[in-house]
Amino acid sequence: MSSPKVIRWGILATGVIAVTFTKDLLVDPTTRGVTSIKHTVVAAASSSSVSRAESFLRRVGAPASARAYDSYQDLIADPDVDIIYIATPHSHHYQNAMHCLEAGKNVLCEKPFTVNAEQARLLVNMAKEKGCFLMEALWTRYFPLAAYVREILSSGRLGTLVRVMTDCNIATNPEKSFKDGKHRMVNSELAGGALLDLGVYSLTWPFLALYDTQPRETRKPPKVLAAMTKYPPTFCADETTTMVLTFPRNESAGGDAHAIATTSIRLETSPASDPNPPASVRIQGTLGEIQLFPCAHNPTHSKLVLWDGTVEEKPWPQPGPGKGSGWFNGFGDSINAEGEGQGMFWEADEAGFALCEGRKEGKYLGLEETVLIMEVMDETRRQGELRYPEKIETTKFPVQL
Ligand SMILES: NC(=O)C1=CN([C@@H]2O[C@H](COP(=O)(O)OP(=O)(O)OC[C@H]3O[C@@H](n4cnc5c(N)ncnc54)[C@H](OP(=O)(O)O)[C@@H]3O)[C@@H](O)[C@H]2O)C=CC1
Ligand SMILES: O=C1OC[C@@H](O)[C@H](O)[C@H]1O
Repeated sequence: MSSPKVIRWGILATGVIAVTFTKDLLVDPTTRGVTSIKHTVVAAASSSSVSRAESFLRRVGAPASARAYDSYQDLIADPDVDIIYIATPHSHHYQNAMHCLEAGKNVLCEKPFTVNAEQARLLVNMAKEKGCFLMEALWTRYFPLAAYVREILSSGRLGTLVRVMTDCNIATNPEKSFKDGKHRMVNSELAGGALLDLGVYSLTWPFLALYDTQPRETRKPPKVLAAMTKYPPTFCADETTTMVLTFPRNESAGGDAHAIATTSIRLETSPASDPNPPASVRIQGTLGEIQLFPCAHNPTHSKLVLWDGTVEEKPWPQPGPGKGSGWFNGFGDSINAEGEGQGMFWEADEAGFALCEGRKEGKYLGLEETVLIMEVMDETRRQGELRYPEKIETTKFPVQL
């Protein structure tokens, strides 16, 4: 057996998700059956200080040789970095990713990919021009559970797909949790709001079910009807957004299919006190449906319910070395024992496989679809009259943010 190819990562920004992602990255891939690649962290950069980058590297357990930078540009210039993971707020993705691509670096960029579709298109063009790999870090697409859902859809067991309903929320009291309005969830300067942060997951499942299953040559973008309520203290970010999508399909494929995609920073999808929490995702066909629990961004339980009486429930625990008892979802399934990771390694593996195979985009969320989902969010914001400050909507590059 040949030795695994080592993927050398650079981590751009050191906030909350950078820590989770990088810890997951460093979980031994053989614990999830991956033997062809290994991940290592060769450097991290913090725009705040070198000591922040140093403590980040210690905290995530990076090799002692990993370099700490106090500038993103220095990280981008590091010749030992194969791929850069971008973990800045939404507002910064376009500028950060463009800097990386211009320098010929491969990129895995956190969701949402950019602030708007035009920025996304320009990144895709630059990646093509430079021959770089580029992928939106929509981790959910790479879960084994997502592979199972794709399998159920292609098996035909649900019959003709008719409708998808998805709901993705974080239950907060925003006035309390985000009191000063500076938090990235509500700050318009950082492209905050429910839609870009969480709505992107609500759109994930309709696209996976109703777009990816159609022939590439003939599939068409959905029509969008949107309603949006703004976060009251500032009215500069959306608090609750609802999208009704119509996916055009030929009569022979069952005619148009519908999706209702909802998101809110105030509401809860599965109230902890509810003994029978509702599904956050329902993919419905003429012969039955598949339901996912508890949340659309990180579902850990599936239920297939067919009209013939079949009910198949499955837990989707996060794998790994396994220590401690970790968290449990509402069904009593262990979803994350301490040290097992949070499921962010599957997207990292996909990026690693792509680098080995010479692919330039992710397998289960290609760049054309990433851009299209940004277009749907643009249209939703247009109907909801939500525009962010010009300096973060702009396609000008470089712009100092
Ligand atoms: N996949 C998932 O499950 C999740 C994804 N995310 C996504 O990850 C990204 C980052 O989110 P998260 O880690 O929660 O955010 P944080 O605010 O915790 O971290 C963002 C980091 O970006 C850097 N940064 C650079 N400029 C700014 C600025 N002007 N304001 C704030 N931070 C800045 C900072 O790092 P430094 O000082 O080191 O430069 C900061 O620590 C977002 O795109 C978000 O949607 C977030 C949570 C979960
Ligand atoms: O991507 C995300 O998923 C988990 C949420 O809690 C977080 O707010 C969001 O950014």
